This record gives sequence, structure tokens and C-alpha cells, in this order.
Amino acid sequence: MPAIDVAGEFETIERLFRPLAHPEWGRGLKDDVGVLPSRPGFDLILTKDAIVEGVHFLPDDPLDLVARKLLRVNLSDLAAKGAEPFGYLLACHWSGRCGWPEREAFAEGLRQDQESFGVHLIGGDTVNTPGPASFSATLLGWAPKGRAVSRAGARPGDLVLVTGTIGDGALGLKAVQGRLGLEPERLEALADRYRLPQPRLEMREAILAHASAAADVSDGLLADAARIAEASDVGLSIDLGRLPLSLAATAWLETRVDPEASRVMLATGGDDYEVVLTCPPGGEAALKRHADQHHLRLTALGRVTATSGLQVVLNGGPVEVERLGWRHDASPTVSKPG
Ligand SMILES: Nc1ncnc2c1ncn2[C@@H]1O[C@H](COP(=O)(O)OP(=O)(O)O)[C@@H](O)[C@H]1O
Ligand SMILES: Cc1ncc(C[n+]2csc(CCOP(=O)(O)OP(=O)(O)O)c2C)c(N)n1
Ligand SMILES: [Mg+2]
Ligand SMILES: [Mg+2]
Ligand SMILES: [Mg+2]
Repeated sequence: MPAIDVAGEFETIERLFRPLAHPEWGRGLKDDVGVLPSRPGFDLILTKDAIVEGVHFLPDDPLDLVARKLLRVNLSDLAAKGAEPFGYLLACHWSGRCGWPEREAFAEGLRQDQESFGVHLIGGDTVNTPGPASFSATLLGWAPKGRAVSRAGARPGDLVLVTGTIGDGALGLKAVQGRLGLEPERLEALADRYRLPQPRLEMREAILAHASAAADVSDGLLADAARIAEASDVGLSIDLGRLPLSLAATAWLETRVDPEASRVMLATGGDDYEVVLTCPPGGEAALKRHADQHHLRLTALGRVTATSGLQVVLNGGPVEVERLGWRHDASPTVSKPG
């Protein structure tokens, strides 16, 4: 592709986004709309998340990683519903730092993850903003009719499980901000988890078959688990002693003087993009087998109870947690860990 020095709207769409478009449904990005055929026997599953410079990623994060993070935070919501992704709508609000090379990097990030996750661009919008850059995507996926897993199906007696490890995203943010004193390879592993979440789509079929309720963990394990409890009108008890930790998070924990407060930080920090799910006790073995086959950890860390609300325990005793996770609240500082 010849060099171009105008990072214009139409150049961006034609040169960078058209090659990413779905060959039929995107209409070559030349129409007012995209058009999808319906798929008999399936429900169309839709989700949308935005990411904003300074709120979800850092001003100097490379734009290929920002693009991939955008797709992945959305793919994570589909994974938690057991949905198979196939396409997306994209909105780009480019800031002054987004010249042509940065836009090329962004498109290259999209291309890589389109290939990894089997999705195509179907349409979107491209604007400039005098403020910080922000991007949003609407992801589209299919789930067998009536089978998409909701937050509302947890029943007393079910187990609470979580994929992967918890706390690495929040520690990764500290790592990229230079606020963690760990060995370089640990810092790098954590930074990777922050910049490039791993949506757990490999668990899709097992979630569909065995989960009674599920949500992805974006705001924080405790916050997202509490949403399952609320939607299902049940209680959830979570044992912080069973929190699945990476080697890097374990190394961090060993440097801390207050293990309880530190585990609470890991369980409320967010940016995990794991899946927290509930299942009847009979479903645990099959879920674990599926996770094993995909070399993914799956940890039972609690129970669903009849008394509503979230109970957090450590070493057999209750833990008071003031803030369960991230909240976008109006405040002079825009947002804060909440
Ligand atoms: N601006 C909005 N307009 C309509 N629905 C919204 C808006 N913001 C959030 N929602 C809906 O609220 C619910 C919870 O959103 P959210 O907490 O962002 O979910 P998640 O954490 O899974 O991304 C979802 O059904 C989402 O579609
Ligand atoms: C620069 C920066 N500061 C703070 C955070 C922490 N953070 C910001 S938003 C958020 C929660 C997830 O984002 P949200 O927009 O609430 O996604 P959703 O829950 O809707 O999927 C977290 C943990 C971050 N990721 N990056
Ligand atoms: Mg959201
Ligand atoms: Mg989300
Ligand atoms: Mg979610």
C-alpha cells in the first residue's frame, strides 16, 4: 500500500477497513447499512462495549493492541453467553494522535484478531474528536435458539466456578504504570494480561451445555458475581482463599503485608475477562474436563445459597468488602476504582 499522509475519513474506510469487511454482509462498506441473513434455529446475540483512552487503555498504548482489546472485551461477553461470534460493527473516534500510521496499526490489530476469532467487519462509523480517542464495537454472535446462558439461572446448591486466573489485569495496569516492583518477566506477563485480554471462547460449548448462569469478569470478580446473584435472586458465597492466581500474582501477594486486603484487591480490580459461572454439582466434572482439554484452569470457589446477596469468606471467616468492583461514576476525576 503506498504511503498516505492524509488520515481522512474516506481513506481510512476505503484503504484500511474495506479489506476487513464481510464479503457479503458488509456490502463492501459502500452502503448505508450492512444486511444479515437470519439463521434458522439460532438467536442473534448482541453486545456492545466502548473503550476510552485514559479510562480503559493508556495514551501511549500501541493502537494495534487497543484494537485487539476492543474486540476481545466484547468477545468476552459473547463467550460468557455461550455464543459463537461472527461479526461486528465498529465506531472509531480518532484523536489528534491518530495519524495514518496509527490507523494502519489499528487496522492491522483488527485483522489479526479477525483471523484468530473468525469475525468480520460489517459496518461502523468513523469520526474525529478533539478529546481523547475512543472506540466501540457491537459484536454479533449466534447461540442455539433459546439457549444463550443468562445471569439469571443460578440456583441454591449450584457451584460457583471461574476460568483462568484472577487479578492479573488489575496488577497489569499497575505494572504498565511502573507501580509494581517485581521481576521483569513477571511484569511483562501482567502487562500482557492488561493489554491483551483472552476471551474464553474455548469454553463456549461447555458453558452452553452445563452453566446455569454466567457473566464475564470485567468490573471485578466480586462485582460480576454479585450481578449473577442479583439477577438470579439467590446468594453467592465466594472463598477468597480459593482465588486462582498466576505465578506473577502469587509473587506479588508474597510481597504484601495484608493478605486479606490484597486478595480483595485482586477480586475487585477488574480487567480479568475471565468467565464466572454457576453449575449444578453434576456439571462440574464435564466443565473441568472441557477446560483441561483446552489447557485452561477452572476453579470452584464458592456456592450458590438461598439467602440473597454476596458473602465473601477467607480462612472460614467473613470478609467485609466495601467496593465490589469498578464503577463509571460521575465525578471530577471521571472514574475511580469503585
Ligand atoms: N447506553 C446504554 N443503552 C442501552 N443499554 C445499555 C447501555 N449501557 C449499558 N446497557 C445495558 O446494560 C446491561 C449491563 O451493561 P454492562 O454492565 O456494561 O454489561 P457488561 O459488563 O457485561 O459489559 C447490558 O444489557 C447492556 O446492554
Ligand atoms: C487506564 C486505565 N485505568 C483504569 C482501568 C480499570 N478499569 C477501567 S474500566 C474497568 C471496568 C471494565 O470496563 P467497563 O466499561 O465497565 O466494561 P463492561 O463492564 O461494560 O464490560 C476497569 C477495571 C483501566 N483498564 N485502564
Ligand atoms: Mg458493558
Ligand atoms: Mg462487557
Ligand atoms: Mg459482561
